[in-house]
Amino acid sequence: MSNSTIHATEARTDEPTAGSAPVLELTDVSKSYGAERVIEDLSLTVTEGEILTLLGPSGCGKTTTLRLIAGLERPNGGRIALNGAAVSGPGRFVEPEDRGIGVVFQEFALFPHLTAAENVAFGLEAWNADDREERVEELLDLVGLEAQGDSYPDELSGGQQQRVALARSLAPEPEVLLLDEPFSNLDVDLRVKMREEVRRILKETGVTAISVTHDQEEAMSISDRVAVMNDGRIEQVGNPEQVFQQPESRFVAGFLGHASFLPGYVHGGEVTTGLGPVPRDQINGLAGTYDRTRIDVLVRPDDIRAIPVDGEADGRVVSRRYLGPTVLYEVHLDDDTAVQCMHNHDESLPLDTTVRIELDADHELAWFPTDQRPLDDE
Ligand SMILES: Nc1ncnc2c1ncn2[C@@H]1O[C@H](COP(=O)(O)OP(=O)(O)OP(=O)(O)O)[C@@H](O)[C@H]1O
Repeated sequence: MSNSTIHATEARTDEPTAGSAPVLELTDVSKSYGAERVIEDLSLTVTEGEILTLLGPSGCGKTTTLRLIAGLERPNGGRIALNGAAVSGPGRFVEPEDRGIGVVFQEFALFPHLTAAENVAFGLEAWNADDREERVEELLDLVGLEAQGDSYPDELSGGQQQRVALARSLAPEPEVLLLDEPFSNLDVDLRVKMREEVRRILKETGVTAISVTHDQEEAMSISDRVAVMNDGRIEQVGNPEQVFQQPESRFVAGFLGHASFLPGYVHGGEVTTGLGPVPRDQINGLAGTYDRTRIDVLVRPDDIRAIPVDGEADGRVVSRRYLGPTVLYEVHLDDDTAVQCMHNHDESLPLDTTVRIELDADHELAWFPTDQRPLDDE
């Protein structure tokens, strides 16, 4: 990763994957409600058959972006194109029903007085009866509900209702499928199972899909690429590994899992930190011109281990949080900074334990600038 890409914090246009056709393109899209600008010059390209998730905290503008794509909101500026043709832009606005976009809503929105099969058939009224029947059968089969076609929504479990909602949205063969927090109405176990199931179904149909969530684990498990949003802008777009391991901003680093920022000073082949010297080549993109510079090194809990010691220590355990099979510790270092590390619960460390911190030499670390000016020797 080049250094210039690490630190871009403004909204960026991502590049479509080579060889795959862009299906949906948003260019400098903005949206305000009254004086409040909630989407700011947002640009994004989604390619054919891709599953992209808009991920970000509550209120960052995910649902508004989805509604702009669906045509349920009009942007104040910018352009939205489907298969190269503008559906929204200067002097042009295609109505939602004419966009060929399907939407799966959070609450599934099934018709309670219609059976599963009738719900799936709902958007196919223009089809002839034989084709419609065949399509409904095909879709119920795809979502594993071939035996439940005659059941009403209240006779189905939450997971089954979600499958019907998905089948109904996919039945008219949309160009793009939008999924608004699709798992939030399911209990935790079912949510995890349905993520895999929904990904399988989407991939089997080859539909281009955009999903919205504030749950980073869900985004990671369902998506080909994740667009991390903050305050109406996209901070980074990349595959799940990229956004987790090579975050381009502190916000992305902090939003996707536990992040500690360790102050460091680059000098020669090493970076001096509260954990001792870290080899400079263990830190991604730090080669070249950054000598005698203060930086913050991003440390994830799995990058380090805390070893209890009686003698010389790096710091002490100040908090511990049980997360089921693992425990998350916060260790205060002697230079007054803090790092988080994760151990299995059978390697328990009591509060106040003095520890030495061992950094895994095989883990490549990311970094962020604090002050780019060279300093005098310290
Ligand atoms: N119809 C509206 N009128 C006025 N403000 C709105 C409207 N819809 C959304 N907003 C505001 O726009 C901002 C973005 O809202 P949006 O629902 O897109 O966020 P979100 O990221 O989807 O949040 P959540 O995860 O909580 O659903 C918020 O500040 C919200 O209050």
